[in-house]
This record gives sequence, structure tokens and C-alpha cells, in this order.
Amino acid sequence: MQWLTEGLRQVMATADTRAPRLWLGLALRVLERACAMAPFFLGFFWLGDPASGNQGLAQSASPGWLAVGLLALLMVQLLCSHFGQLNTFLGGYQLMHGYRRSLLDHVGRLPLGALRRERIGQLGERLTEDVKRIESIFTHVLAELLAALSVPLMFMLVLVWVDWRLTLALLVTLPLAFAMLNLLSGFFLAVGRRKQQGFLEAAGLLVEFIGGLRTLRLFDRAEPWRTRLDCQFRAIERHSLGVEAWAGSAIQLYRICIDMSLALMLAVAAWLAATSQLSALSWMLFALVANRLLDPLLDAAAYLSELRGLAQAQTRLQELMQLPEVQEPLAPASLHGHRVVFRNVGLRYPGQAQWALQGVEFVVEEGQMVAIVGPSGAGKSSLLHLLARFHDPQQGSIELGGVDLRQIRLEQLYQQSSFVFQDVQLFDGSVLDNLCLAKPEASLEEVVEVCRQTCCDEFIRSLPEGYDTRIGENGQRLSGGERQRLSIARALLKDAPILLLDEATASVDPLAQYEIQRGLSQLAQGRTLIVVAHRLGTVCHADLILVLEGGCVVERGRHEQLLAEDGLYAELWRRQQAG
Ligand SMILES: Nc1ncnc2c1ncn2[C@@H]1O[C@H](COP(=O)(O)OP(=O)(O)OP(=O)(O)O)[C@@H](O)[C@H]1O
Repeated sequence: MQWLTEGLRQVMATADTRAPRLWLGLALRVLERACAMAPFFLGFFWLGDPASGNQGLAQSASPGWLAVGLLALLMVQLLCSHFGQLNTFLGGYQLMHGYRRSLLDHVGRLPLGALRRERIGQLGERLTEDVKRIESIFTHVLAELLAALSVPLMFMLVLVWVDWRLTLALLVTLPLAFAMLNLLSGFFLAVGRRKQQGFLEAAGLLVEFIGGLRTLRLFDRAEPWRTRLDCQFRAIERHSLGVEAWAGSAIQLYRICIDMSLALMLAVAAWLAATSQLSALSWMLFALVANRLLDPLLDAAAYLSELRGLAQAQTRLQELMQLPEVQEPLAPASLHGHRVVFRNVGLRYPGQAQWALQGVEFVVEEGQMVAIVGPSGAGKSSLLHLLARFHDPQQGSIELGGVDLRQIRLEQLYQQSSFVFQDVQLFDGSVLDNLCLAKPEASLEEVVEVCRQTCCDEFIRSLPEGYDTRIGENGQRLSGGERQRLSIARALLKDAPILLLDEATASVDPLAQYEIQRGLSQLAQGRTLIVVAHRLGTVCHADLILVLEGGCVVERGRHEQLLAEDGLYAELWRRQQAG
């Protein structure tokens, strides 16, 4: 049972709420069950049984008191049931609200690079289905389990006092029943884990399948993917049957043990009665309550399987909680300008033998434009991702305004810088909503002005509802070039002193590219600009061009200087001019 207490403890430690109503609710539910059982014992003590030393309350109190006692028990039971359920639900949902909030806070503080490694479908499944599984434990199962275990134990003590021999007969097979249940639930747990893994795999595959359906269809690969999914669904079916089989057989064996204990109690009672050692009243009490005490234990056995599910879900969420968060200082740093300095920076992605970047050193003075060029896979995007703290470098350091990036709060860093990445992210809202994400307080005139300068205004006005047109999930109702122009406009609207652009104009036609470039040059005046570019023509006026190859800076200088050196840059330039 340590896995259970540990799982519950972890959920409560993770949640940022304490939910005392849950504990009150659980206590009331236990009391409710005890009240349901108590009338049998009240009747027994009322009537009295001289054989077991019980004189009987009926001797000294009027029958009216029995009626009052029974009525009081009924009332307490009803009240406990109502307030117990109310508080368990309220407390349970409150606790889970806190748990969800903590999980989301944690995911929000994960390095963006770590999030990109997660399969979106699996992450979504964990954050929704696993959390729902844990929630049902707190709101429904825990109270039942506590009552099912504690109430029989409480009354068993009374039964021991009434007749220890019958109680022993009733309990003797229980250890065997629990041992078997424990053994079988080990197998059950393993199949359950495989089933859940199957669900996670299927969720990951499904999201990728739906997201990539266009590509898969165009390459005529949709069918093999459907076959993969079908295999996954078949595996889930197989594991689900396994879960049912193990859970079913565990419960059946448990039930047989319990039935054996009833038969044993009957045999012991027969022997005691034959030797005149058992009073009719004691026997009646045992006959009435034996099943009522053992059945909840059977229910508890069934809940145990659900609780195993909690343990598995909690383990998966705990793994997520253990991913290291971005380390941030508590107080904002005081930056001295916006000079960017890379000092001997080295980056190696987790699980990779090769360094993606090595020994990278350069300085970008405030207000300068620096271009990063080089062949595909040279490390250009990685360098920009370091500035956005997707990852931290394993070697060297990066400074902004004289402060190490790790000593700057993310909030502060993102206030100082604006990013346009290769993979544009837009949201299912209006064009205006998407633009104002960068600056919620921006006026419409301000937005329109930036859009004009980044060649967006014309196409936005041609949309059915202009700036109020909804653009669909990730802007799917727009063309690639339009999406990219919107993301540039959004970055510029933010009006941050540092602009980081990764292939910003890659999917824009040459004419629009020229126009955007012109707009960018105007808007970028006075800002520090770091641009990753494939088309060298867009950056030949940069103050500094860094040429990357194999993760290292192999050349640096201005356009003319690099052409004169006749190295990799000159070769790339010649190729592009010829093509
Ligand atoms: N998340 C990641 N995990 C592991 N390796 C990565 C990851 N991202 C990039 N890499 C590797 O790091 C190297 C540099 O990649 P990067 O994307 O920075 O190159 P790039 O110069 O921007 O390429 P391109 O011009 O094609 O976009 C490549 O070998 C790439 O395979």
C-alpha cells in the first residue's frame, strides 16, 4: 500500500491548494457508513446477552430510548451522507484544480527546447486523461475505500469482544485473500501499464496522423499509417482484455476466500452451539453483520485496481514534473543597454554525440544588424534558439546588456526581444487578436501602420472581414507567405529593442520580400537585429555577417570583406547569384 500513500502524497504535495474540506468529507463518509452498521450492534447491546457478559440496556432504559437512538443514527447517517459527499466533491475538485494549475505552471516553466521534444498528443493525453483519472480517485474512490476498510475493522473489534472464536473464523482466510489479490494485482498492474502505454502511443500517433494527413495523402502513405494505428488499437484491445481477465480472476479468487470464511464461521458456530457455548443473540448478530462487513472489503479490492491506475497516472505525471524547469533569478537584473555577447558558446542537444555549436564567439553592439548564414544544418537556428533560452549552452556564456542570460528573468528577456521563427505560430482568433498578442494595448492605427510597413495591410483588407477575420487554427486560412508576414508584423508591433528573425522572409515572393525588407530596415532602425538568412541578398548590408559551418563560426566580416576573402561565403554568394 506504500505506492498508494506515496501517490496520494505526491498529488497533494504537487497541488498548490490544501483542500481541508476533502478531509472533512472523507471523515463524514466514514461516519455515515459506521451509522449504517451501528443499529445491529445497538440492537445487540439493547437486548443483552448474559453469555457474553452483556447485561442489556433494556434492563435500565425504556424502549423509547431505543427508538430515539435508532432515529438519531438515521439522522446522523443522512446528514453525514449529504455533507460528506458535498465536502468530498468540493474538496476533491478544489485539490485537483490546484494540481492542474501546478502542472500547467510547471509545463509553462519548462525550457521551450524540452517541450519541443515531447509528442504533443502524448503530453495532451497526460494532462487531460491522467489528471481525470486521479481526479475520480479523490472525488469518488477514496471515500468509498476508506469507509470500506475502516468501518469493518472498527466493528470487527466489537465482534472480537462478543465472540472471538467466530470472529477468528470469519477473518482467518482474509490474509490469504489479500495475499492473492496482491499477487494477481502485480500482473494486473503490468498489463494495465501496457494498456496505458498503448493509449499514449495511439494518442501521439493520432495527433501526428491528423496533423500530417495532407502530406501522408499526397505521398500516398496514409494507408500504412492507418495500418500502424490499427495495430496500436488492436494492442489496446488485447491489453484491455488482459486487464479485465486479471482483474476479474483476482476478484473471483478473493470472493472464493471470503465465501470460505463464511462457511468456516458457520462450521465453528455449529460446533459452539452443539457444545452450548454460543447464545442465540450472538449468533444472530454474526449472521446479520458478517456479509455486511466482508462485502465492503470486496469492494475495497475492486477499488484497489482503480488505485493502481492512479499510481500509474501519477508516475507518468511525476516524470513530467521532474523535467527541470528553466532556472531564473528571483529579481529582475539591471541591464546596461542591449549589447549581445557570445563567449565560447557550445551547445549539444540531449542524447546527441555531436556538438550543434562549438566555440561560438561574437559581439553584437546595440543597434547593429548581424546576419547568420551558412549551409543547412550549420547551427544557425540553434544559435538563435539559445538567445530565446530554448536551451542553455553547456559551454561558455551568453550576455545581454552585460548580464548572463541565465541571470535574467524570462519575462524580462522576452520584454527586451521579439522573435520570428521558421515555424510560425498563429492562433484561432481574428487577425487583430493575433497581432495584438504582441502588444495588447496597441491602437488600431498603430497596428495598421506596422502592417503597412510589412506588406500585410493590403491582404488583410482583402479578407472577408478585414482585421476582424478569423484565421483558423494556426492561421490555416492564410497562405504560408501571409502567415509569415503576419508574424513579422506581430514581432515588430511589440516594439522590443532586440529583433531576432529566423528565415523571416523565406516563404514570401521576391517582390513582397523586397518590400518587407524595406519596411524592416525602417522599423529596425535603432534596434539590435540578429537575422538568420538563407538568401544572402537580404542581409548583404548587415554590419556583421557570421558564416557558420558544422556549428563553428568559420568566417566573419562585412559583405565586401567576405567576398574578398573568397571563402565559403563567397562560394554561397556566387551559387545564389548564378541560381
Ligand atoms: N532539438 C534538436 N535535437 C537534436 N538535434 C537537433 C535539434 N535541433 C537541431 N538539431 C541538430 O543540430 C544541428 C544544427 O541544426 P540547426 O537547425 O540549428 O541548423 P540550421 O543551420 O538552422 O539549419 P537550416 O538552415 O536547415 O534550418 C543539426 O545537425 C540538427 O540536426
